[in-house]
Amino acid sequence: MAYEHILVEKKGRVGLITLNRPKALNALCTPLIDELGLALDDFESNSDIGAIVLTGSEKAFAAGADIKEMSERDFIDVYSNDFITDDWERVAKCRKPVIAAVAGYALGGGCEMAMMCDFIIAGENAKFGQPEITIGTIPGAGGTQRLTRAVGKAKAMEMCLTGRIMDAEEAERAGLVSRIVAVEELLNDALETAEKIAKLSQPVVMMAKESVNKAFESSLAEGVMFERRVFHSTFALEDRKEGMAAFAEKRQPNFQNK
Ligand SMILES: CC(C)=CC(=O)SCCNC(=O)CCNC(=O)[C@H](O)C(C)(C)COP(=O)(O)OP(=O)(O)OC[C@H]1O[C@@H](n2cnc3c(N)ncnc32)[C@H](O)[C@@H]1OP(=O)(O)O
Repeated sequence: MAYEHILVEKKGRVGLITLNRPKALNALCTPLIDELGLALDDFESNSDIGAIVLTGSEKAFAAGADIKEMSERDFIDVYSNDFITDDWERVAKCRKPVIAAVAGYALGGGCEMAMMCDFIIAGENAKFGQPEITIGTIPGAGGTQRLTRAVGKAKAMEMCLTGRIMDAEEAERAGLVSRIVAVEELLNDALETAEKIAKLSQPVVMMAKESVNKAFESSLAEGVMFERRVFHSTFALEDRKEGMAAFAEKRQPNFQNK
C-alpha cells in the first residue's frame, strides 16, 4: 500500500509509523488520519508484529490538527459529521502496544495523538501543549481528559486555558512521558523498547495493557477485581507455564503466543 502522508516500515517484530508531512510540521489532516488508520489495521492483523512505534520528525511529532483544513468548517458541518471522528481514536483503540516517540512539537491534536499511545518516550527537545484556546477553540481529540488524567488538574487547566507549552523535563516530572532520551537516540530507544515488548507473550501483553487502561475507567475496587480475573486467566495459557518454567530452569522463555 502506498502512503502519502506517513512512512510505514517493519523493523523486526515492530511496526514503525512515521508521520511525514515535514512542510506542515506533520499537521494532522484528514488523509493522514485515514492512512494512519489503515497502517494500524495492517499491523494489528499481522501476527508477526508485536508492538508499534509512532513517531514524527526531529522538529515535530505533530503540530496539531490541520488548522488550514479546519478553518473553513462551520458548526453544522463539524457537528453533523462528528468531527473529530472515531478515526482519530484509532490509536487509542489499538490492542497491540503503541509507543509514541516524540521529538519537537506535540501540540493540540499532536499532543492528543501522543497521549492516545500507551506511553511516550520523549526526546530532549520535546514540547507538549494544548494551544487550541489561542486559536479560539478547545481540544477536541481528548486533550482535556487525557492530559488531566496524566498531569493532574492544575497543570492541565493552566495548559488548556493559556496554551502554555511544557518542555520534556516538566513533562517527565509531571508523569506525561515515561522517559527522556537524547533526540538522536530517540527512535532506536523506542524501537528497542518495542522489540522487548514484542518478544513477550502477546496475549499476556494485551492483558496487561487492558488491565492498566481499566484504571482510567473504573473504581479502584472494580479495577483490582478486573486485574485479578485477568491474572487468573493467564493461568490458562501455555506461555504462563513456559515463562515460570524458564525462570525455574534458568533459561530464556520461548513464548508461543498461546
Ligand atoms: C485536534 C484539534 C481539535 C485541534 C488542534 O490540534 S488545533 C491546532 C493546535 N496547534 C497549534 O495551534 C500549533 C500551530 N503551529 C504553530 O504554532 C507553529 O507552527 C509552531 C509553534 C508549532 C512552529 O512554529 P515555526 O515558526 O517553527 O513554524 P511555522 O512557520 O509556524 O510552521 C511551518 C509550516 O507548518 C505549518 N503548520 C504548523 N502547524 C500547523 C497546523 N497545526 N496546521 C496546519 N499547518 C500548520 C505552517 O503553517 C507553516 O506552513 P506555511 O509556511 O506553508 O504556512
